[in-house]
Parts: sequence; structure tokens; C-alpha cells
Amino acid sequence: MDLVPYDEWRASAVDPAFSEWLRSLSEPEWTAVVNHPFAASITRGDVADDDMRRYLIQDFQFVDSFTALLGAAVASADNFESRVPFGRFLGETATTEEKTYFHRALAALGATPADLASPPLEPVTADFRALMDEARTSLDYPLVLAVLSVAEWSYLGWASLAGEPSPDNFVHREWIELHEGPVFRAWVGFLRGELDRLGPGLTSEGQLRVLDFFRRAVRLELRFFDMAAGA
Ligand SMILES: Cc1ncc(CN)c(N)n1
Repeated sequence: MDLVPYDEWRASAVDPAFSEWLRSLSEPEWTAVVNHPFAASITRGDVADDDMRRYLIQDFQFVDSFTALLGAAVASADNFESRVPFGRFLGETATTEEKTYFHRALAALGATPADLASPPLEPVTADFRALMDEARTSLDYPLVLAVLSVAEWSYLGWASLAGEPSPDNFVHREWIELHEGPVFRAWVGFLRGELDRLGPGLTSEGQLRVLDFFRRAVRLELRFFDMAAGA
């Protein structure tokens, strides 16, 4: 979508939130991520084991950089109340939730310890890690937020489209459950709320920088699902 400055855009927007400006200017890729055939296949529980294994092996490498980026959010947030949700989510990601999921799911899919420790990276995985590292080392809170928000909000998007009944296979079912439900929705609401709190006060140059990180992350999400689908 055309690059319309936030102040101009919000004058006629139905929802003038800064996060909505970022999302709507990231179309059509945003919708392509949320409605991606690979994501839809996860929600139906019919991704072939080989494809799911390849996707999760690459995603485990994504999660490593993502966890480091959560640490940068703790470090760069502008107040204590904002640091706390990042610290909580970081603990969950690093210990219980995603870590045990990956180990159990990849074992069930026949992955080896080497597949978890040091697999060859797909180009999109390397590019996504580079973007997360760029945001992390900037220690610029709105840029960190932009990348985290894309990852979580877009995953909430496709996971919310899952119908009933949930897939029997825990590899699919738990991956959906990790990305939807009241707790995950509140987490995404928090991330968006932080962007909405800080974005309007940035200079127009700063706003465009956040948009640039947001858009790059959306394009990478799309390429990541394309890679998973073998496209
Ligand atoms: C590529 C990607 N993007 C987002 C998420 C959601 N945490 C993820 N696990 N992987």
C-alpha cells in the first residue's frame, strides 16, 4: 500500500491507532500471511510430517533470536510497568511453553538433536534473524516493538481462524493453542498498545523507521510460510 504519513492517514481512518497504520500499510502481504495456505493447513491438522518438521526446525532458530529480542524489549522499554509483561513472556518462552513444545514436537517428527542445535539455515530464516538482531542491537524500543508485534499479531491472525474440532495431532493442536486464546490475545493487545502509546509522539522520520521494520517483518513472515510450503 502507498506510503501515507501517519498524521495524514489518521485524519480519515476509522481506527486511527498507530498499530493499525502500520498494519494497513503492510497490505497486501499482511492478509497473505494470515490467510496463508500453510497456516490454514496447520489449523486443519493436515501438514505432512516432513513439511512440519522442516518448518519447526527453522522456526526453532527463529525463536532463538526472538527470545533475545524479548530481552532487548526488557532492556529498552521506557518504564517498569512495560518491562514486566516482556519479562513474564520471556520466562514462558524460554522455559515451559515454546521450549517444551519444540522438543516434544520435533522428537515426534523424528528430528535429531543436530536438527535442533545447528541446522542449515534457510535464506529466509537467516534474513529474519538478521532483522531481529538489527532491532535488538538498536535498543530502540519502538523498533523492537515493531518486529515483536508482527510476529505475534500475525500469528494470532491465522491461529484465530482455526475452527472446531481442533486437530487430534498435538503437533498441530498445541501450535495453534500457543498462538490464540485470551492470554495470547492480551499479549498482542499489550504489544499493540505500546506501539499506540509511543508511535504518535515520534517524529515523522521515526514513525517511518518503525513502519520500515514492521513491513520488513511482514514480508519475512510471508516468505517464511512460503518456504514452509516449499514455494
Ligand atoms: C516465523 C514466526 N513468526 C512468528 C512466530 C510467533 N511466535 C513464530 N513462532 N515464527
